[in-house]
Amino acid sequence: MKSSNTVLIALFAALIVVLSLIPPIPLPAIPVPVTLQTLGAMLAGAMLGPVRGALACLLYLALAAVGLPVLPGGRGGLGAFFGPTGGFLVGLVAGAFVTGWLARRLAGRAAGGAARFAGYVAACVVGGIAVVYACGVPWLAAVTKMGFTKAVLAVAVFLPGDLAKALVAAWVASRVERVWPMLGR
Ligand SMILES: O=C(O)CCCC[C@@H]1SC[C@@H]2NC(=O)N[C@@H]21
Repeated sequence: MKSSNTVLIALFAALIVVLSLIPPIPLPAIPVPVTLQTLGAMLAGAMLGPVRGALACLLYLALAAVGLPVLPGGRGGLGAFFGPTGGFLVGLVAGAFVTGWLARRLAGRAAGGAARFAGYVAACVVGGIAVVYACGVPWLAAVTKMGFTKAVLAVAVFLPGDLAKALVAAWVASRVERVWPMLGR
């Protein structure tokens, strides 16, 4: 792998750490807080593409797994992966990959700024929300034994915030692409 790619992967892993350290918002009904991790995964996928975006998330998770306090609330260690939010953590890698894959197809081929922005939004919504939830919800349901339907209803509370993050990530990615078109290649 080229050293510039290694640097970009490390930079985006660091960005996800910084976003994670912004204090999480705990919720009364479920043991899953509001965090900015999905914003980091969307940015990594949309701006670096599928492979490097997923690798940035994987590096972030590796730092957490070895015990560094990089998860929201200053948590770290393997135990986090076996708790109620473990599926969301794993989902960040898959989410960044799908975001990047779709971004290349939808935004990369779009003619015009509005179409490109719409392509990024769609990529972030599918990858950064649908895929992350698809990994996180069954895991949450299994670990808490709350049942799948209840878990689906419970995580709906995150949708408005995560949709806002998708808009922010899409806006940033489309602006950066204008000045640095090779970043995503
Ligand atoms: O640090 C962890 O243990 C993972 C937290 C996962 C939070 C999930 S990600 C999708 C959804 N959107 C949020 O803002 N919070 C949850």
